[in-house]
Amino acid sequence: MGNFSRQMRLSSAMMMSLRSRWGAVAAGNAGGARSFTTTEGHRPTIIHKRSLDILHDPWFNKGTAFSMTERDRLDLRGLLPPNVMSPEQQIERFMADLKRLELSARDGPSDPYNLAKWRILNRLHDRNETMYYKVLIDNIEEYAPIVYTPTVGLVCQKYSGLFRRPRGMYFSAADRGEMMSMVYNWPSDQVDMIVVTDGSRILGLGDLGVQGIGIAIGKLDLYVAAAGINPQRVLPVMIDVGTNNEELLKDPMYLGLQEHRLDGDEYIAVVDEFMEAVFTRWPHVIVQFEDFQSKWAFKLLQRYRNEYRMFNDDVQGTAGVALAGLLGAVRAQGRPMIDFPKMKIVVAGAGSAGIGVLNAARKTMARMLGDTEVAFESARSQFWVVDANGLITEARENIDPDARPFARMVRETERQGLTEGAKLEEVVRQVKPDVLLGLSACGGLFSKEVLEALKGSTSTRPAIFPMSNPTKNAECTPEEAFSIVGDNIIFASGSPFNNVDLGNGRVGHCNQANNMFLFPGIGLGTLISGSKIISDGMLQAAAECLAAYMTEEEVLNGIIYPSISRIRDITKEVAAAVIEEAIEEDLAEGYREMDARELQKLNKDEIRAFVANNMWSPEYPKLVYKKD
Ligand SMILES: NC(=O)c1ccc[n+]([C@@H]2O[C@H](COP(=O)([O-])OP(=O)(O)OC[C@H]3O[C@@H](n4cnc5c(N)ncnc54)[C@H](O)[C@@H]3O)[C@@H](O)[C@H]2O)c1
Ligand SMILES: O=C(O)C[C@H](O)C(=O)O
Ligand SMILES: [Mg+2]
Repeated sequence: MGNFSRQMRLSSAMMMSLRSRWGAVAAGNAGGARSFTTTEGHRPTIIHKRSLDILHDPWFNKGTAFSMTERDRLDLRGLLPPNVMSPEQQIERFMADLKRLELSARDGPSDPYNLAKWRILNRLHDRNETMYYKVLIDNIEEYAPIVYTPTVGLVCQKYSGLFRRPRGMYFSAADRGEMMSMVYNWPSDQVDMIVVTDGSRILGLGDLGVQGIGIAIGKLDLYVAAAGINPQRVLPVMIDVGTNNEELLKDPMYLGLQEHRLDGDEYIAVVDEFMEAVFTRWPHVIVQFEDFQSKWAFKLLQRYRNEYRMFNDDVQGTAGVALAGLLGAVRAQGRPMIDFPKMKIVVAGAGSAGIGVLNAARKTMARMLGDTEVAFESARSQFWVVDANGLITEARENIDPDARPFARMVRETERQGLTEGAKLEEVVRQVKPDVLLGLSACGGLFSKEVLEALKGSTSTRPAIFPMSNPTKNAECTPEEAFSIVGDNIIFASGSPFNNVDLGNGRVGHCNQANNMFLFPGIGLGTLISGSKIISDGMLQAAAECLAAYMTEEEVLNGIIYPSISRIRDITKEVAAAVIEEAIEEDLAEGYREMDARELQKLNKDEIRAFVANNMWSPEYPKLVYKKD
């Protein structure tokens, strides 16, 4: 990481006239180590409940791990089997049960089998949060694909049947005028993170209406597991404004409003009311918008981003993750960073995710080229965008305004032997791109023909990023990419795939290019910097941090993203980078005992320690009863 980090920062300073944040922060600190807030989990927790109410409360429940003295203190004696177990024994017993499923599955992982795992984990989540998160954190590689992408997609599709105990809050179109009081029905006085969806575009599965709550729950699981956000302070939210999914409208089991989606001003009024309500009750909360159809994703982002602590994960988180991957692809070719603006990039998909990536990549190229209007204009020519109607050119009728800046000029397109609406395969054949990136939600789009065409790439190591989710929506599999295009490619997909055996002990590395590597750190960094908004600079700092995280050796081996087993560590780094940038931009107002002035005095290592000390870990606190 050292060399690249330096190279990146130096080149950033030269080419992008980026902030001098490391220097400024370090200079502000003259002292040595500092002590920060008390580590989460070590202070006793005062509760106002006793007896069965505690066992039924997943936030406090420890099940068989309640000690005898605690059982006496909290009137639990006789309500539990007498054998007191250690947290380790509890996990062992639970895992044995979970693994038994695996042993009895003959045909390897399948959808129903993953769904069964989700059910078992969800039941644990319902009865003991601490234990649930310990299982998740300690086995993140194995169970992130269950509680998060891809299985969470299946869970959302089947949510009406799977629903048992409610989790999170639902604000519906029928609640207009009531939200400001409804928000007080949530039991927690402190909420740090909200993930909200309107269910209109869940992964690549379309409009799933109220069932989309599953994605908000899954994202918040990662906030707890990766960023150490306290699970008592997260809130999944569904804004149910109806659905345009005809099947759900007819389904007698459907749990949401069975009417067509609100649109226009009425829709905005509902979201406005929700935002006002949650920020009134929890002024310091951060709201992550998730899986809104592109039509609203950009509009809502523009509407709220300068007023509230919010961001759109699909637009901004994905952009940063893709940007880190694109920079990784330049490095993996053994080329200097300064070559990024020379990359030819074909993007399939011009929705919220695709446009977000295009804007971020173009801006970064422009900065590297001197940050002038001319540079910004010329960077545009590095991108070819193909949507459901083919190549987007200026000849496109009713062009989407968000895609317009990336429409190719007609004359220039003709010179390349391409026309408006040209098929992806043709575009790849003529352009010979360095990168083929998919955010189309169209499974198999990178067909044999498209991948064959990519063999003509002028790059020494073409990069293939089928980023759509869940697995069946991936534009291609790693097997297809490595077998057709060749061993010397860089591969990164949105959902997890196994590495490919290339024979003779060689491995075709399958990276996961998923916004999970950024959103937890963006949220945590924003929370504990106390920044009022989430600026472009903070997002850029997060992306650069991810790009710089991999070592030179890893990158040359085709490993451009960390493995998910390192997600807690990368999240810590990302959060620290976000905080430094917030300080640099004078946005940081501090958190708890650490006020803005104290924060400004911290050096880089102290900021990391500050982050680590504010991360929740799944350990049982001592419970002490106090009468209300
Ligand atoms: N890996 C990640 O971190 C990540 C992040 C965000 C979104 N995604 C995935 O990206 C996908 C798209 O998300 P979105 O919000 O942009 O969706 P969207 O519905 O807003 O956009 C989809 C785009 O794909 C285009 N498209 C459809 N069929 C196509 C085809 N045959 N050829 C080329 N383009 C085609 C559409 O015209 C549209 O422009 C989803 O599958 C989502 O799960 C992945
Ligand atoms: O949810 C994910 O896995 C990534 C992304 O937010 C998506 O919408 O696909
Ligand atoms: Mg999403």
